[in-house]
Amino acid sequence: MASIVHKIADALHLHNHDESTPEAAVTEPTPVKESEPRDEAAEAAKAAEDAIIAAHHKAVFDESKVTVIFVLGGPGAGKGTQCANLVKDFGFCHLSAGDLLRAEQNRPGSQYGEMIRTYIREGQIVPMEVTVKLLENAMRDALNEGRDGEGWQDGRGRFLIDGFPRKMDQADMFDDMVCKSSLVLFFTTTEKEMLKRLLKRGETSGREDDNEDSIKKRFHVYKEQTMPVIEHYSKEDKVATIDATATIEEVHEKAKEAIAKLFAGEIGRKTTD
Ligand SMILES: Nc1ncnc2c1ncn2[C@@H]1O[C@H](COP(=O)(O)OP(=O)(O)OP(=O)(O)O)[C@@H](O)[C@H]1O
Ligand SMILES: O=c1ccn([C@@H]2O[C@H](COP(=O)(O)O)[C@@H](O)[C@H]2O)c(=O)[nH]1
Repeated sequence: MASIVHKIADALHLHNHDESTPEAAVTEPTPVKESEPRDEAAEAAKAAEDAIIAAHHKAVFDESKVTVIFVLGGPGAGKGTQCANLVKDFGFCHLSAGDLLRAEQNRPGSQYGEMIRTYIREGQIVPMEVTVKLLENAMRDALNEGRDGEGWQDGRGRFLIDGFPRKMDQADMFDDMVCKSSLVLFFTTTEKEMLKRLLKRGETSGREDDNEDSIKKRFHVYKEQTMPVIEHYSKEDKVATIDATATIEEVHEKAKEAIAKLFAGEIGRKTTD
């Protein structure tokens, strides 16, 4: 077990830099009695999360300067389409977790390539450490680019994080260790409509998961694992729900209104914008 944890932490450069206690960054799972069933994957994930907490101590980005909006909704609801429009309206940096994972999957020499391919084809959620690190790196790159325009002065930045968090562990890890999110834009429509849109997109997208078998698995994971994330943020009054059944332009108008309300301090968690 220790070797799995160390491998993850090593690969992501997460160990503490205190050479005298090299083991300190990695929490070993609590030993269990012989007779108790063990969930080794959960133990490894928890230990890796603890290692990351120990390495980071606090969130990487200043939540008073960086605005993070999560964009959620079922597969094919139109998240990517709407993000592209909102980038033009508000100068967001649009980061799609799925796109970042596909880029890592195809990066020559990536040690995660095959693992990511399998998870995506099966519609499963890639272990959070990989996705959170990819997002953190992409955010840092954008902030270091020295962008100009509204919301990007004096170390500030604004991000639409599309298709993330898909699972509660990712949500907690990102909010605690990368940056506290301000709002969730939640696009809803029927499964029938999403299936129709995805099968149409699959005619040209080249995506390995735009086929009926993968789509059904993605719907299942969405209901089981992502809906609890929406419920969690709803309890914090951070969800703006938008009916995505309408035309792209109508949905865009509603999404634009929600973002304007966030920046006006009427909904969500206000940053400095
Ligand atoms: N309001 C809409 N009406 C009709 N078609 C739409 C609408 N919004 C998006 N589409 C189309 O549906 C398909 C899926 O949209 P999009 O890629 O934006 O979804 P997504 O939620 O990002 O999907 P995924 O989660 O699979 O990445 C695309 O082909 C897009 O052009
Ligand atoms: O946080 C995430 C986001 C995505 N995935 C995997 O990628 C695919 C495709 O995601 P899209 O948002 O539809 O591009 C998704 O089904 C997951 O397998 C992930 O693991 N974690």
